[in-house]
Amino acid sequence: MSQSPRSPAGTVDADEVARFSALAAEWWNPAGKFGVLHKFNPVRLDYIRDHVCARFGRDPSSSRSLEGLRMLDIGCGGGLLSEPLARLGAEVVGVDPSEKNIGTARVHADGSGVPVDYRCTTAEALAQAGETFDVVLNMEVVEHVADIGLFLSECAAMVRPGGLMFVATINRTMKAYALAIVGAEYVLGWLPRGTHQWDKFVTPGELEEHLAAGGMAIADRSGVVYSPLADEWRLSRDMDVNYMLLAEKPDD
Ligand SMILES: C[S@@+](CC[C@H](N)C(=O)[O-])C[C@H]1O[C@@H](n2cnc3c(N)ncnc32)[C@H](O)[C@@H]1O
Ligand SMILES: [Mg+2]
Repeated sequence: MSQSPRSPAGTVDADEVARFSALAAEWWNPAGKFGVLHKFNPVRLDYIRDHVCARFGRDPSSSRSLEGLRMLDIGCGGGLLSEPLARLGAEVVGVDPSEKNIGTARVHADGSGVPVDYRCTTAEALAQAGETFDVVLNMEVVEHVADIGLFLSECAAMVRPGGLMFVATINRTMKAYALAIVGAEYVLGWLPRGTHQWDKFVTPGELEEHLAAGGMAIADRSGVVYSPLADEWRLSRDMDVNYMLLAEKPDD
């Protein structure tokens, strides 16, 4: 049997997934190993909601502002974003290659009474099945995949014409090495050691090239920085470390 020309190896790096699976019980503990993601949640949820509402003509102040929009949260982990987006009315498909993560996500969503369609699968399998979405979220995932070009092209293929893709990741700068690896993993202990490899960080320019290759046009760029006084993350023009890109697929 011939191998798929699209994906002889696929997007999954088994060591990366094993690292997250080992921590699967920690997802919903705000003081645990994923505490930084909990801290990211207010700023990234506002960013996602506001841009999605602007694109699809919704009222961002409505409690069901995302009603009926089909959203893919790829690399959803324990569902820290899937759940609040589903509460706003989105039809969320949460996908992760880790069975353990999906198990944690399902148990939590059931306990909260929030409907999320969690699946243990990959971007390439979903794209192959012809799934499409109004919005695809890639939040803190691209720096953990085996083949970022393949991963983003499979994700872009699932965005409907007129739809959006969000990507949040870490820039490949010396400042990111100092803050996101030495600072966060070794000095402050915010993240387990070995969470990130500097050479898998990606510059905004590289990300934009991958997105453009997938037919996506950049619509917004924003840095995300930590404010120690407020103990919260905020949007910023500084994209040297953490940042988000928003891309849209032109209408047919
Ligand atoms: C840092 S966590 C981010 C979780 C979630 N997106 C959030 O921001 O709260 C990265 C997640 O990506 C998943 N992951 C790793 N490799 C992946 C791949 N090739 N495709 C999809 N998800 C992947 C991991 O299992 C993990 O749950
Ligand atoms: Mg990360």
